[in-house]
Amino acid sequence: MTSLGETIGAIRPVEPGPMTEARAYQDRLTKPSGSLGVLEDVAVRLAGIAGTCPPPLPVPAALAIFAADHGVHAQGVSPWPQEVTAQMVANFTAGGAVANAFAAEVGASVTVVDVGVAADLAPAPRLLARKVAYGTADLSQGPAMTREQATAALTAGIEVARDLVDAGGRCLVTGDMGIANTTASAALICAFTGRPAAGVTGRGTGVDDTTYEHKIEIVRRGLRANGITEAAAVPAGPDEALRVLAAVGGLEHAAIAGFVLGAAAARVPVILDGVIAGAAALVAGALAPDAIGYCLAGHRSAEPGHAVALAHLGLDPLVDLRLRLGEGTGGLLAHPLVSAAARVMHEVATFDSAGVADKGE
Ligand SMILES: Cc1cc2ncn([C@H]3O[C@H](COP(=O)(O)O)[C@@H](O)[C@H]3O)c2cc1C
Ligand SMILES: O=C(O)c1cccnc1
Repeated sequence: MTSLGETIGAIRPVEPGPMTEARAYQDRLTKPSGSLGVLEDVAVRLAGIAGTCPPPLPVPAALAIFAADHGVHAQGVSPWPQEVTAQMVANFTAGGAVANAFAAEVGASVTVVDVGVAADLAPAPRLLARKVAYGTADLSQGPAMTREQATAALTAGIEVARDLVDAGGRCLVTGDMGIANTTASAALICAFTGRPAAGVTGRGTGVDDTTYEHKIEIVRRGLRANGITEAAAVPAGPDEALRVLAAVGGLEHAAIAGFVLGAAAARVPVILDGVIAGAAALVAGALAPDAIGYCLAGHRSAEPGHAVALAHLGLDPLVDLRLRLGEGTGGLLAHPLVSAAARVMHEVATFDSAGVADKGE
């Protein structure tokens, strides 16, 4: 058992020394200075995360898909039935989802974690049974979770991160599955960024105009029901962050926040997927600000709240393919870029070693 407090206490800022060294080393490689653009920033950050220059290759990648259901589904915020969450878990464990195809493409392992699916799931290979509850309560009526439930889900995420690193994972990737979770994501992003509901709520799996207006209203109702003022101050301190997470978050948001904290404590990079991961990273950052240094934004999803969350965290997305799926799909596709950025630091010759003339002063 690894406690939340211990994990937060173990998180150190990324190391500036190896980052400076990495920046200088980039300039000695046989390419014009700065020519690898954002990939140079990624390599520098990987050096800070590992505390060494050159940074280790972030290979292999390990994806964890955290699955849970949402009481707010009863408000008609998603066109899909709640049973799809459990059915997709079976699809992941059978290897049939998009996340499985993308994981195979980039050589990532897939672990599925039941932190709150509203059904009893049959044991399956690659499925971890960490159910905290059979879904959350309806956030539009009051708190979605108790503090104890939120803490238990955070702890599950921490432990999954630790176990994947112990098993050899050198880059973690976040994934989610939970019908109606874009509603809880919007509520979390509102609460943690102080932005109004209309600017951060998206169409999720694809709601029509009428349902979209209703979804925004449900997000507003959720904030009000939990004493959170729309477009106002953001939670101050870890205690209030935990209260807000429990009030309007989902069990998978809590677990993904824990997963981020676990990666940071283990000094391993974690690639964030879409809007659900963005919302969870806001929670992780409010619990332990230094954890965000270990996060790389895999992509920017089509959900408007995702860009808001990333801007608040100061993270630039690596790719923008207009994905709006979740499961970890966008995070997985970014992994080869992160790996390529590190490989440059190991395999590219310097001007000196290759006998290539540097540009004149
Ligand atoms: C078949 C299917 C596969 C998915 N894989 C991820 N999601 C994504 O859609 C859901 C969130 O959207 P909303 O808030 O609109 O319900 C989450 O489960 C998310 O992971 C899926 C959704 C469906 C239907
Ligand atoms: O941004 C995402 O990851 C996303 C968008 C819509 C539905 N599910 C996930």
